[in-house]
Amino acid sequence: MIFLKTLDGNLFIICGAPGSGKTTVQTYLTKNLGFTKVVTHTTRPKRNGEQDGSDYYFETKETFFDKHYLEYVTYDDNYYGSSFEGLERALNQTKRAVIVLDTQGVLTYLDKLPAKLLTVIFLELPSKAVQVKRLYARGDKKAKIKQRLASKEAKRDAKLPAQLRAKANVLQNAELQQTYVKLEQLVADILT
Ligand SMILES: Nc1ncnc2c1ncn2[C@@H]1O[C@H](COP(=O)(O)OP(=O)(O)OP(=O)(O)O)[C@@H](O)[C@H]1O
Ligand SMILES: Nc1nc2c(ncn2[C@@H]2O[C@H](COP(=O)(O)O)[C@@H](O)[C@H]2O)c(=O)[nH]1
Repeated sequence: MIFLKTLDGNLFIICGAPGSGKTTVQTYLTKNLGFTKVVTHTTRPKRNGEQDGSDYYFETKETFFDKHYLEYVTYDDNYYGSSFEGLERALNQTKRAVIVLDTQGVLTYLDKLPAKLLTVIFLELPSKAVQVKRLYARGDKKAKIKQRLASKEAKRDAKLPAQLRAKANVLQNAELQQTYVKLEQLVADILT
């Protein structure tokens, strides 16, 4: 384990399938519950409305490897990575930070960082049909949705991996207001 000295506070890690609501939940935590987002890096193209530096640091395949990462992964043929500095910066701001990771990244964080710092939330979808509907409503093109859901990473993250069963808080994200209530309860349980 590394980095023990300089990190202080709580890091909530959100994971789950495409369209499970990770970004939605992250935004709720930052807008309503005093969390600071850890912005990560990716080589995937921007979606409509996404902004460099707030949604992601958008990189090319060349600039991506100029940075040094706490961990990085390939997901649906794009690179994604998070830095120790980004995490430290977010925790220094509000002592409560939130990051969205794939499940491989979650396992790396659990391996590298102190357990007392981490709360893992795995978001569950009510059904595959709801998942497709939400991605389509977000503006994703049908072909993109098909490609993303066929990727081995999306298939892996469709269900909570066995290695995370004892570590993750599973939240069903069906009706959004109910999800927020469950989220507030979890934050209160962990942080008070
Ligand atoms: N409970 C909900 N009910 C209805 N719509 C929802 C709900 N949760 C999220 N959404 C909507 O579903 C879409 C996908 O949500 P979001 O982008 O948060 O998912 P994600 O897990 O971050 O997806 P991805 O992994 O593809 O980036 C968004 O348009 C969001 O507004
Ligand atoms: N291990 C990491 N996973 C990350 C990081 N940033 C995002 N993600 C995950 O990638 C997929 C795809 O994201 P999308 O925005 O293209 O839908 C998703 O599961 C994210 O949670 C990271 O730095 N490291």
